[in-house]
Amino acid sequence: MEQQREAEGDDEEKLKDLLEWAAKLGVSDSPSSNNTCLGHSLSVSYFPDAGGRGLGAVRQLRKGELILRVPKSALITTPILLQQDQTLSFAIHTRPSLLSSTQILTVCLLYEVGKGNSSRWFPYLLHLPRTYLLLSTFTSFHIQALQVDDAIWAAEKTVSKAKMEWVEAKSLMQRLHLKPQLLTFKAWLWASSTISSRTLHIPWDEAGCLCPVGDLFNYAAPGEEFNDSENLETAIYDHSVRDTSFENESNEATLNPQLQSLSDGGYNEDIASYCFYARKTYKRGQQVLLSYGTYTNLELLEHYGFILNHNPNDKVFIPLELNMYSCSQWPRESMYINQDGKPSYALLCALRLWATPPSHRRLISHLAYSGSQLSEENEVSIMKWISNKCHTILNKLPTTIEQDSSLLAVLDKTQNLPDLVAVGKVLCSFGDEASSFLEANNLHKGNEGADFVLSSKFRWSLERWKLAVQWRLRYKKTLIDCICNCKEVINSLSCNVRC
Ligand SMILES: C[S@@+](CC[C@H](N)C(=O)[O-])C[C@H]1O[C@@H](n2cnc3c(N)ncnc32)[C@H](O)[C@@H]1O
Repeated sequence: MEQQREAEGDDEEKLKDLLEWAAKLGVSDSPSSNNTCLGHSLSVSYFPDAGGRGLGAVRQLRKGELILRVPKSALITTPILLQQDQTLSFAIHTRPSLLSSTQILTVCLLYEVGKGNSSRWFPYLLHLPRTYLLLSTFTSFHIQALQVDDAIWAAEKTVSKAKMEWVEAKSLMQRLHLKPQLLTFKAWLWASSTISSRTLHIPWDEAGCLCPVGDLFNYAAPGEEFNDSENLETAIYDHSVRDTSFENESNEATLNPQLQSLSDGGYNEDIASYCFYARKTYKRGQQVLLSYGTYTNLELLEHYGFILNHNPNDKVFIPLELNMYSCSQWPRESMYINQDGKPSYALLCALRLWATPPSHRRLISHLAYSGSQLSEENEVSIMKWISNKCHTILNKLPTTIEQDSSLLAVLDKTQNLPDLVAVGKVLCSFGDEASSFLEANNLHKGNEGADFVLSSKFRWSLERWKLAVQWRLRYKKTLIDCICNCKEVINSLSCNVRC
């Protein structure tokens, strides 16, 4: 407890240092420069249900309003790091390698970290997370816990890609005489996860930039801002709002010049700053969220280390037969089931055509492509096909939704347990998967008492397991919802026939 209080005090101190340092560099949430970084529009708060530490509105924010500006000089980008360090610049420029721009930024970040408190970005580097939960940090136990072949394959690919990129970059890091602990794969995973989960897009480097304070915004999927009626109304209103340039420092809120595209952040060449805009109207105290892009849950896990229970961009791909792909023009990636269980437009069209005798397909293809049902019989047959497919997939998976839900409840419970013995006891009573977890973490029977303290490594391992279970549970729920949807369509069509 005492230790926890000390750690929290430490974090507060680090945050205070970060904000003071950022203010000196001109990072500001206010149109008039008042030598403070936050407080006019935003403040750092903790949001347990949406990303943990994040930025909240300290007053009502209007949609399109400029809420944070981070000058170019505060950003960490490869060109900026090369410009300020001749050794780094020399090493990278004199021996051009085949490293990607992301690998080069990863090396540059580790090199900057190696400078310790003489780094210009020291207060920023200090506040970065120590550990990440991205797919690349998953062990084989966590990967198998995903259960679904496609996800396991994607995770294995991610882990081996990270390892390969580290091996490729090693000689450059050695030439730069990085300290031994910064040359390890663990350090590489930390730096590459920092870059994957925190960089923002810039037009001049594919690797993007690290943006102090701007990287405290948590994520909401694009499109989510219209989920409440107030914001739907303001969206309609705002399309008629006059653009105001950033240089206008009147009391009137500065509006996003790209309002029409509803973008919530981007580099603005005219004022050499990264600018963030409210993408909807926020009430005081609400968390202000940023859209990093459009991602499925597996992609969110890969690039950011979390998933969303309500993700309008999530997709479940079911295996189709080869002639299902070939009887329509739709690309494979457009044929999936949405998170709400509804088949995508392309999947429906393709299946409707596939269920039509080949000799009739040409004649009715225009109807299929316009999204129309072709006949009741055709529709019922494809709904039955989809539903059977979902059943088959679910039956092949080693655990059910109910088992996953109970496991998640148990994993939540472990968070409050005081020591390894207690955690071991709760988990041991929970079957094979729990035993494999304990074994993978060297806590198999007879070894529970070896070390009573819950190491942070063990806690993070539990978190990764929890994420894998959350991911597969969400996947299974989508398949179950799809079966229900299919049943509804079949019932309503049969009712039409009977009536
Ligand atoms: C750019 S950082 C945002 C700030 C971060 N919360 C922090 O404390 O530094 C992105 C990371 O925040 C977390 N995150 C962002 N949005 C989230 C959300 N909606 N749900 C859960 N975690 C989220 C993830 O760990 C992600 O990798």
